[in-house]
Amino acid sequence: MITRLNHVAIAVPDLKKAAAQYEALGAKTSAPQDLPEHGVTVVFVTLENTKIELLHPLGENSPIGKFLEKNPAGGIHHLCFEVENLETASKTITDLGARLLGNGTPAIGAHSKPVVFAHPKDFQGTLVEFEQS
Ligand SMILES: CC[C@H](C(=O)O)C(=O)SCCNC(=O)CCNC(=O)[C@H](O)C(C)(C)COP(=O)(O)OP(=O)(O)OC[C@H]1O[C@@H](n2cnc3c(N)ncnc32)[C@H](O)[C@@H]1OP(=O)(O)O
Ligand SMILES: [Co+2]
Repeated sequence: MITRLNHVAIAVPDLKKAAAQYEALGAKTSAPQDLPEHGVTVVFVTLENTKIELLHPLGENSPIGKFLEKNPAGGIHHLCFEVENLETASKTITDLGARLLGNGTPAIGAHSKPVVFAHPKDFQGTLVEFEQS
């Protein structure tokens, strides 16, 4: 059911500076992409075995904005795992007693795939995103 780690998302106060650090280490980075529906600007850092998703707030009500208020230097924001069947995984998550954000209605994520998020307070204090593989 759960397969790969698709990405580790890091909220950053300075997207250009964060991307430059990974580039200096030889990683391939994408151009910044605005995702207004998610309230973020994202740069993907592509590694051999996974991706880093560098996130910066976009717009007033960005979920990243509040996170950066609490963590001004930035920090790991969420993990994203791929699942073979998002509907089955969503049912398992709720059967385990974890809330799904946005009442569990999948959104279309940055890879144009359906995604859901489990509430961090119900998942070992970690915000976890599940993406349909
Ligand atoms: C989908 C596009 C792209 C992709 O990869 O495809 C992305 O991933 S975009 C990512 C941005 N979108 C989201 O994060 C959507 C899901 N997030 C949310 O709905 C909120 O951020 C939420 C509900 C996790 C937190 O909302 P808010 O910050 O308004 O609530 P609180 O500050 O009151 O937090 C409640 C409670 O949770 C703790 N918290 C908040 N964020 C995180 C986090 N990233 N990791 C761990 N814990 C987190 C916060 O500290 C509060 O705990 P408390 O003990 O009550 O202080
Ligand atoms: Co993500």
